[in-house]
Amino acid sequence: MIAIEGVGKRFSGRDGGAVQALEDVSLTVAPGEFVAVVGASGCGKSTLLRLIAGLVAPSAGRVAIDGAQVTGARTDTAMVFQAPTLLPWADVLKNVTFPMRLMRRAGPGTEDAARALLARAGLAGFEGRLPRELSGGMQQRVAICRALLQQPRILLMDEPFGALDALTREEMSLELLRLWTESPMAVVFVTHSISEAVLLADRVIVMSPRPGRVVDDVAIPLPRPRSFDQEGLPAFQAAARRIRDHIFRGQAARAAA
Ligand SMILES: Nc1ncnc2c1ncn2[C@@H]1O[C@H](COP(=O)(O)OP(=O)(O)OP(=O)(O)O)[C@@H](O)[C@H]1O
Repeated sequence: MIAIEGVGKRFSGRDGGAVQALEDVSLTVAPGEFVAVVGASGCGKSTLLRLIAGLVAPSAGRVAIDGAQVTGARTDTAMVFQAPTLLPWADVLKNVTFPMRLMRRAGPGTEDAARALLARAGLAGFEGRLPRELSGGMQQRVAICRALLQQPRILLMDEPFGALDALTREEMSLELLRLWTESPMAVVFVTHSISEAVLLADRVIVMSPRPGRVVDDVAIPLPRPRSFDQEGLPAFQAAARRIRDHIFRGQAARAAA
């Protein structure tokens, strides 16, 4: 469904210098697959998501969805950014329904669906609040609800739980898995947490330090539904160790250079 073929991305700086963020990245994601991406800070994970979302264009190679080259934002793709990016003047319910209204996809059931999602995210009773009246973690949960309400075929998530406290993060991870099982969408999920990647994903893509390349593609053979109890299983630990080894090897190589 998503095909990334030999993609490179080079950014030109204002000072005339250039940054090679990604180099020769190839990767496919099947419909309904949950793929996590891990790698050192600055290795191009967010750039990879923005390329899939059509928010930036590759400098080399090609990104295609269902065989068609991605040339801009698509209505079947939703993205959750590291920061919640809510409309400050709109209440929680209006924020969650905003993209649906913008795309003229809002119908009679949209508000009810939004309220149901907010309730599942622990935000029942906050529908009429403004973003500034919520904590950072609550705002991020609103942003996640906003993406899920669109029932996207492709959900791109850039460290979506980074701003959440550990407990809420665990709850939201399992809730995301439940929602994904109910309406399967392809998910590409960027995280710094190896255990979060293994817990959630069918496959974990490991990237090298900048310029980011794919150094491993680790299948996670754990049964679903997933739970935190699985963290003790040998298959969980073997996958986590394999990913960690790649990341530390990359960091050690960078330190020695
Ligand atoms: N718009 C831009 N203009 C110039 N350089 C950019 C731009 N966006 C990203 N970069 C550079 O590209 C590299 C990769 O950035 P990116 O945000 O994709 O990394 P990341 O792996 O998501 O990092 P982190 O884990 O810290 O969020 C970095 O060196 C960054 O400075």
